[in-house]
Amino acid sequence: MPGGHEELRYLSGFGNEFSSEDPRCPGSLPVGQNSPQKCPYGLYAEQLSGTAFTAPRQENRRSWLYRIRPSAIHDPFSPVKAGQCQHFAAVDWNAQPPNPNQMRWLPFDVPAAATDWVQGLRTVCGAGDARTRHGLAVHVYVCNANMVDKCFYNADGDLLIVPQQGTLRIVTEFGRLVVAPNEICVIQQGMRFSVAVGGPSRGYVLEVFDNHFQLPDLGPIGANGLANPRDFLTPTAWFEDREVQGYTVASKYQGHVFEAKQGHSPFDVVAWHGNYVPFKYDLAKFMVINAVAFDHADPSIFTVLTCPSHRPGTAIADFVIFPPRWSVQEHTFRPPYYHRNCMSEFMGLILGRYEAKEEGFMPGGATLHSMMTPHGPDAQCFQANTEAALKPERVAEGTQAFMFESSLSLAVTKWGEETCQKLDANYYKCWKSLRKHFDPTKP
Ligand SMILES: O=C(O)Cc1cc(O)ccc1O
Ligand SMILES: [Fe+2]
Repeated sequence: MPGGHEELRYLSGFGNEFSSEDPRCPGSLPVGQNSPQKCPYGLYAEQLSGTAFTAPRQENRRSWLYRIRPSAIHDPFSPVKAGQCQHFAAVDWNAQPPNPNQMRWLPFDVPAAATDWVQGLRTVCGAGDARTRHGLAVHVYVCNANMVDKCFYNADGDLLIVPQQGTLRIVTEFGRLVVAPNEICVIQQGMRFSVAVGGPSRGYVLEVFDNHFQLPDLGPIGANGLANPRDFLTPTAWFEDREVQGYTVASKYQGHVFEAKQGHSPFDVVAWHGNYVPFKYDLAKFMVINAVAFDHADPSIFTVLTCPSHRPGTAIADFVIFPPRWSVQEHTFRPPYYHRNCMSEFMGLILGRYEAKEEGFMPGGATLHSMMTPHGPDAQCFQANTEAALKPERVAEGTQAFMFESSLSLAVTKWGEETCQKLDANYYKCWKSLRKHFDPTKP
């Protein structure tokens, strides 16, 4: 990894106007204007827009990059060869017949053959369309090799990356990020990045087409809590001035993967400023709020980030976690309640076990409970928790489950249903042994 990632410095905050210069070139950021006739050090100025020019000020996102060469210098893009990235970015959600069943996947396999992060992306489910900028896709990645002289950008939307196994070392145009399991990062539309791994690596990706991720409103919680803005970390400027024969720029555009060649590293940004930036967040920093008297609070209380739709309070996708915490509710069935939801719930497990399903849902696996598909604790969980003494208890210790919850109805891909061969046909049985306890003589 060029330059290494040790002792990286980050900028703290969410949605800030940041600025950063690579310390090797002091004064590389123009002062008082964005487009000087000649930029310091002979750099080119380039704007990266993350919202319409005219978006309201509060939502407006853009950054100015001062780089050795403009991004426009590359050969034409062509579609990647058949066989590469074939399970990624299915655009036709109608390819499989709809399937409303409860779904659970065993951990997805990391291939034995050398596979880089982009080649290792597989699309599991999703809805909507990148062209009309409405919808989302859930992908997993399974890889073991570095992206060598290769970067990727997504023209279709933003990527929220959740490593489950293996630390990702990511070079972006804005600088370098190290993202370990139990951390997440967001790389937004158009940002070029390259991923290096230390061995077999696996994780989840939430792609949203509509909007950028925001922190949820806190309402009566007040000014602090859940994911606090200062715990979001943005990289500091870092560049390499590297001529490379046949550097590959891969992209996803309208749901298809393309590649173009260029003669230099795209990580040639010496300085930048703006509020359209990649960031990472350590899930251990989440300030957990929950019921402290009785009843089970809805999991929206654990929302880290949300990508809103135009309907108030209704997300294209929420990123929700189930972190270690105290459980203290009295006269309460404490695990998740049985429910049917007008939203779609895709869950993954980063570490440990999930409280509602002690068995079968494993780290690196997943579940999907689609719209109005009934689900809840398995028989074992129900039994144990209706009998348990309700003392204060640590729950989910050493574990981290998460949910991508969406107001859209998700289609599952052929890879998700068939090709991956991880769909657990026995999942429905975890509720079959729930017994009838009803006794009309005992109120
Ligand atoms: O289904 C799940 O396991 C996720 C979930 C957790 C919870 O505490 C309440 C509702 C819910 O959908
Ligand atoms: Fe649920």
